[in-house]
Amino acid sequence: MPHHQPGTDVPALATHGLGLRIGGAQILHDVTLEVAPGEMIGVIGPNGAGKTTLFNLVSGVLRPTTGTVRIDGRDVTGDPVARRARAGLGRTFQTSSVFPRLDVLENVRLAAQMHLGRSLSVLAFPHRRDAATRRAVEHLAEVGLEHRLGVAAGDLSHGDKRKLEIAVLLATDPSVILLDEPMAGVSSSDVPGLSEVIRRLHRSGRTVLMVEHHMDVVLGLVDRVAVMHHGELLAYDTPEAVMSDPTVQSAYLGDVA
Ligand SMILES: Nc1ncnc2c1ncn2[C@@H]1O[C@H](COP(=O)(O)OP(=O)(O)OP(=O)(O)O)[C@@H](O)[C@H]1O
Repeated sequence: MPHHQPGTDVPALATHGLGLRIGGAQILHDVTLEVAPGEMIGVIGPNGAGKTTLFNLVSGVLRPTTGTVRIDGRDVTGDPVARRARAGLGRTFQTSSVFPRLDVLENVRLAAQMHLGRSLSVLAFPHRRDAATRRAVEHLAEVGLEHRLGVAAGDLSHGDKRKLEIAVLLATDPSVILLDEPMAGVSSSDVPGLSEVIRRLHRSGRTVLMVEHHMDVVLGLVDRVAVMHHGELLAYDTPEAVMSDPTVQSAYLGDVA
């Protein structure tokens, strides 16, 4: 379902002056970032740069010590994870979050059923299971797993597990999606297929932010790149501009060389 609203000036996601201090350590400092509806952003940076912390602050796992988070213009800084999810924010984690003994269809159907449970009236209750199954099959087709419905999630390859996690996420109908290292642990032969699934998420008009270490994947997929370094946003621009930025080259590429 397209979520892109052409002509709107309100960012799908915006952080302003976001900071996190724990004890004496400034983990994140003054991160201001606007993501337009339908845009796809790659978040890169060396280990410990603050990428996961940024995702935790945006999704509500952590509360910032300074600054704000807005989803579609609404200030969600004080909202817990569940309320942000209802506001349209969906997130995958670095580690797999599917139920390994349940089959592929059941994993997505459960998520769809929970989501529909909130949006359908009590009168529609008997139809909820059917509606959830239909929804689940659609989302599984979107990630290319429609031929694996009866397979136990635990028996899938890492790449297919990641696709399943994305389908579970889609069942909650998010407008802004955070993908935390989607390629982590995925075999190189599965990378192109998973990249294609992520590209399709973007093409469907959803807003996507992705933390990813595979630079070739990031640069080939995203509209803009946010470069984190020592807890700060060092650069935020197109892949071409970021890669030719001398500050980025010395700070980021220098660190990982
Ligand atoms: N709860 C915490 N208490 C103290 N330090 C923390 C805490 N959480 C994160 N840090 C530190 O903050 C910095 C940023 O961590 P973060 O996990 O956000 O980096 P990252 O860019 O996601 O790194 P990686 O690529 O390794 O996942 C690191 O130096 C980390 O050790």
